Amino acid sequence: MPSLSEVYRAHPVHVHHKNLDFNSLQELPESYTWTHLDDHTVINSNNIMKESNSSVPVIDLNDPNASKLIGHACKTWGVYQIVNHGIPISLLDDIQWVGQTLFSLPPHQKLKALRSPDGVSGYGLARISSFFPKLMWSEGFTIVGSPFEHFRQLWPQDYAKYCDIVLQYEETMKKLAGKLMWLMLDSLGITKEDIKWAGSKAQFEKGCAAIQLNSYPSCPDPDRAMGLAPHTDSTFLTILSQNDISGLQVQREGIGWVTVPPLHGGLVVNVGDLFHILSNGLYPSVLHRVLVNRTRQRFSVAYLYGPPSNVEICPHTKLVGPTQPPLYRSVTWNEYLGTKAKHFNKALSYVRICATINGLFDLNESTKSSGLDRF
Ligand SMILES: O=C(O)CCC(=O)C(=O)O
Ligand SMILES: [Fe+2]
Repeated sequence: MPSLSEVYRAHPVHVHHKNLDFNSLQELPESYTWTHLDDHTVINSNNIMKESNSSVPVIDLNDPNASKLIGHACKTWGVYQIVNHGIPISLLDDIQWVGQTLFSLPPHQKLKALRSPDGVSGYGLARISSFFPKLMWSEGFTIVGSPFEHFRQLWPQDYAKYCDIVLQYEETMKKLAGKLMWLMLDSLGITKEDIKWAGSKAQFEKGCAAIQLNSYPSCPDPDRAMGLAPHTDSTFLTILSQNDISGLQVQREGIGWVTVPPLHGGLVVNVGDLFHILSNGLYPSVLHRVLVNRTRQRFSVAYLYGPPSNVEICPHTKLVGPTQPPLYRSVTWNEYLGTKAKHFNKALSYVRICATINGLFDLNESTKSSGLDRF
């Protein structure tokens, strides 16, 4: 089975690492100026609208109804926040500290750990940058597998303490991701007997993951800049820890962009493209973006979780029937990442199928421009 790093290497995305010294820029350069930010009218669930249907649901994992609440949140929002998740605040603080320390290094030091052109791990601009004509006001560091080599470049003396935190974070988040998977599957009526590849202990031991550290420096002209452009994650689910600076927004159909307010100790969980496929379209993979701020630097840590790279993911048989035809063909994560690397936010439509009286056909083979494309 190919590792996640090999999968990414097989599907390179070419990003030109231009100027990453944000502190040296007193004005927003033309190359960072987004002209289509006319939809800045945003619902900030912190202060404008208080109705529950206008803010991302917050779910207490100790609530006996957690699975039901999560199901409702996934169906209506494709995203929710969790509290009482069992991850110690000290570990969340530690991983934020790794990100803050890393991004505070001088630019020439960070460039020692630059992501290679066909690699996934390391420092650099967001991989999605290649799909947009303008640059994003952010920098990232991706960890797949061991961070040892890169961390040794960044911190020759004390890399071990940073590695230890990452390993501990990975281990802890993997367990939480497995727990969330079952809560989400349970909300769809899918039981442990129904998912064979979850492993003998049904803990998704072979699931693959990446950790993405993000930094959004303060910006001289935030209204015309973009921290991270709109995208969906290619994962089953993503668990995000954000510091106390807002910036993350999710798109809610019929409402627009909604800010996900930082919640101390809380974690944001996004439905990703692969869970959308598994749920036969019942749970939308949430379109999200990040805006930036004039005075405060924002940090986030995303735990991107998916299946073993060569397991076939398809709409679950329990969610398919005469009145509910499968909306997607089966894909491995490996194959899906290749489709995403080529077609980005249109990738889902490339694995979509359509039922007709003549049976099923591959939507993309028949009608290249589909009205069914979500984005
Ligand atoms: O920084 C955030 O809040 C979101 C990050 C994100 O969407 C990602 O890393 O995929
Ligand atoms: Fe994301």
